[in-house]
Amino acid sequence: MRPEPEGVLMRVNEVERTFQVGGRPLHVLKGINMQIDYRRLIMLRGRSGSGKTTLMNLIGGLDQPTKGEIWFDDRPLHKLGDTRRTLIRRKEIGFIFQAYALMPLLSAYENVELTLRMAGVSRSEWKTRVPEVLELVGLGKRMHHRPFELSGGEQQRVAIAKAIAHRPRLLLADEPTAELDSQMSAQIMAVFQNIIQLERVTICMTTHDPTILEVADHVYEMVDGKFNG
Ligand SMILES: Nc1ncnc2c1ncn2[C@@H]1O[C@H](COP(=O)(O)OP(=O)(O)OP(=O)(O)O)[C@@H](O)[C@H]1O
Repeated sequence: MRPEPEGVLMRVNEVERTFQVGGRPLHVLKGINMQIDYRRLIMLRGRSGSGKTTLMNLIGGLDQPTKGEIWFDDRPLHKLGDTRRTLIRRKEIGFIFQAYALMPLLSAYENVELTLRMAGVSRSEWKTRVPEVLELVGLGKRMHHRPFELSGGEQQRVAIAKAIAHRPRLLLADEPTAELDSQMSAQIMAVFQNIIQLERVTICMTTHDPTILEVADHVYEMVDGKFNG
């Protein structure tokens, strides 16, 4: 297990993101400031179109700000080129985004194995890490099922296992409970709390669901490209 880190994992300073749409600037993020400490559960809420996913893409190093700074573990993500950002993303960040969905023809086990392969983890580690992480999300008995043989909540747990298998510092989840009923959503949040404790991961997620906000350490509310309050 990694040593207990303390302090600030990520700092976002005065971040703006503008897209050119039809030759005109669209100001989506208009001066975002946030701080994410180690081993916290942070939630972003806000109406559809308020800019949550745009911010998550920046925090995850998938995109770069038009203005402002993003510091990840004391490294300036906003200044790094594609190659270095990709390396950080592969090794230190886990994603639960629609775009990183499960491979339908692979079992839960093989789906998790694939992430480790992509992250450059040595093959000898896969054998212990894959079952360990599937146990952790409560799927020890369903490892060899394929996605269509699992419930929505179980599929989401495979997605979590896949996202944390390479031991990222930061886990980013875009609407991880969107497709789930309230009981399954609560189970996913319990898994999140568990992995913060056991895997020492920090989680930042977006949600529209008011019932799960209470388990957050901090909630940022996005209104039209800025944080409220
Ligand atoms: N690459 C892009 N080019 C142009 N406009 C974009 C781009 N990405 C996002 N936008 C625009 O930015 C705004 C914010 O989008 P974003 O996806 O961040 O919102 P959101 O809060 O995540 O919404 P939802 O809750 O529906 O996912 C939208 O108006 C969207 O059309």
